[in-house]
Amino acid sequence: MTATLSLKNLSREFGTTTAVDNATLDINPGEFVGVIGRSGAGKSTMLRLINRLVDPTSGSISFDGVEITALRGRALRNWRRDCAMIFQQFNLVDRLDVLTNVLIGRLAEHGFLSSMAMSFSDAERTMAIEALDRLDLVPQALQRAGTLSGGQQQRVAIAKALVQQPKIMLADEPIASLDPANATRVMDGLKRINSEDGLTVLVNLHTLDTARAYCDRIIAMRAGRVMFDGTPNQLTDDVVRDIYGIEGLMEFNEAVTSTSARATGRVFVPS
Ligand SMILES: Nc1ncnc2c1ncn2[C@@H]1O[C@H](COP(=O)(O)OP(=O)(O)OP(=O)(O)O)[C@@H](O)[C@H]1O
Repeated sequence: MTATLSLKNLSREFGTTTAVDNATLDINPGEFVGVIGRSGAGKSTMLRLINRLVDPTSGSISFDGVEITALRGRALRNWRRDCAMIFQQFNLVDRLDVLTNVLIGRLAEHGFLSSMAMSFSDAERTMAIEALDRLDLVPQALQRAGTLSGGQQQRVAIAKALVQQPKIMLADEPIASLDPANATRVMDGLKRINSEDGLTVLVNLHTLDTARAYCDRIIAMRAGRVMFDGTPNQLTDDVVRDIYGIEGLMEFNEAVTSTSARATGRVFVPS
């Protein structure tokens, strides 16, 4: 089990836009948390703040008692290894084979020269094959990554993140460019790793139905603010209507037609 990730009064401004507005959250070890909200709500910025791709304007992020916003140099590189990040566009090297792409996830452990030479140990190769096996990709191990389907490429990206031996897995809209069948396999892969390894997963999602199907906990953002933080059951049609308004209800229509229970979740109304 790993530690709790705590965001406290976290904000990030870009000019006059407040992308993340005073977020205070604890992400507990082993949770599978979905972050939902319309385009521009601040979901990506929140994940980027956590792995320090962007710095906050104010507020704090801590993990296991360590102030993440203060990390520099090697400590910052170690943190980026500890919170592996998966992106919508996979971030693989198309011309390299799948196995090598996964092994690139180990480079943070290597010195400059062995990184340049891309020389990996037998133990690292075994680790990479095991990661590929968990994602049903061993038959593709020697295939060039660019020849795989989008869903396969995203599962390679998950395997690459796994060999980093992270403490938290961050995924920024990992299924946004995939068809439903591939999206399901990617989400199933993330869920399996979460339940088998107890790895904390924090995933940005566009659709409510996916968040409801996979997440233990859903955080809804609007205009940088956390508007809801609760279980999928608590995120009822009524809550969604409160959070997104009538246009939001239409935007998420396919998802909100399937539930009818009354709201019991916490809804934060912006001041
Ligand atoms: N580097 C940047 N420079 C300027 N503005 C930015 C930058 N990054 C994000 N923003 C702005 O911050 C707000 C939140 O953006 P963010 O990408 O976090 O939202 P999102 O919920 O992830 O949206 P999407 O679902 O479209 O990815 C938006 O108004 C966006 O234009």
